[in-house]
Amino acid sequence: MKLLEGKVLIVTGGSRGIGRAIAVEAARHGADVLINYYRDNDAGYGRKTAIDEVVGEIEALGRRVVALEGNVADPQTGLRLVDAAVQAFGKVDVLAANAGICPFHAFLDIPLEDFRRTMEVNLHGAFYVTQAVARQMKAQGHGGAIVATSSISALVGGGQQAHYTPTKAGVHSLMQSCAVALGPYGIRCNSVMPGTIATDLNAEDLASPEKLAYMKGRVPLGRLGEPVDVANCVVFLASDLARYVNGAALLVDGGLFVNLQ
Ligand SMILES: NC(=O)C1=CN([C@@H]2O[C@H](COP(=O)(O)OP(=O)(O)OC[C@H]3O[C@@H](n4cnc5c(N)ncnc54)[C@H](OP(=O)(O)O)[C@@H]3O)[C@@H](O)[C@H]2O)C=CC1
Ligand SMILES: C[C@H](O)[C@@H]1OC(=O)[C@H](O)[C@@H]1O
Repeated sequence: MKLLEGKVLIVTGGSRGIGRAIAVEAARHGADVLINYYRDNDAGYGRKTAIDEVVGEIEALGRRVVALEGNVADPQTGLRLVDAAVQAFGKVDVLAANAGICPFHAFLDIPLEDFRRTMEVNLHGAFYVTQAVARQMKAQGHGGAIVATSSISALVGGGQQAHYTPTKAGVHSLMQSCAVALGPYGIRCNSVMPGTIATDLNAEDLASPEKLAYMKGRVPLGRLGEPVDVANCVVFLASDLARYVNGAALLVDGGLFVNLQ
């Protein structure tokens, strides 16, 4: 069953990791997709970049796709994403506010610049893009769905993440308030809270076999998450199957959060 047939989805941070999986799974479920990314890497002469690859994958699924570079921490980026989606596809039905960074640092050593940048990309960026898309959805007059990528880190701490976990709690709170503010327009706002998902974001942190084994051991299902595990839940929350779900936060963590002992 295709859950997003005829829908138009914007995803931020869609060139890699969880955002990429959201873009591909949404397309598999029938959506046309506008993908935001920031600084894609040049893979070298004759080789495709990450954004080229995901665009190709979506085209192969028979869906329309547009890629737009932009820093979500810039308030103009949200406006540009909406304009581009409307120009290409005529409307916006779904936003996956996903872009995020997590430069690991011990609390006592966090450089001020990394603290500011993490706040600006993860929290301010989610705010700007959500507001721009919500204005467009309200003007369209037929509702919509916004799903933000929060984290299990909204609920628990991390010794190397004191500049990061507050942004994820903020994104969770942003979706709760938006659910209240936008519900009257038929715009549902929810978040997913991934546990530890193997992506570039934590590749360095999990490079040590001991840390990797420890993190896997903390998960009752016995493995780290894959980006598609999160993307499937975003598709569900964006779809009409979740038409009465508003202001919710869905843990996607293999049971990590509830595992005290
Ligand atoms: N991996 C995990 O275990 C977890 C991740 N999360 C959250 O999931 C989200 C995605 O993370 P993940 O897929 O792991 O990370 P990745 O590093 O794999 O991907 C991050 C994506 O965000 C984009 N991006 C980075 N900075 C910006 C910016 N300023 N503006 C626009 N796009 C930007 C990147 O673009 P480019 O490639 O061009 O740099 C890339 O597409 C984040 O919000 C993260 O906090 C939550 C819980 C767990
Ligand atoms: C990047 C981390 O491994 C990841 O990010 C999160 O939000 C999770 O809580 C993990 O700590």
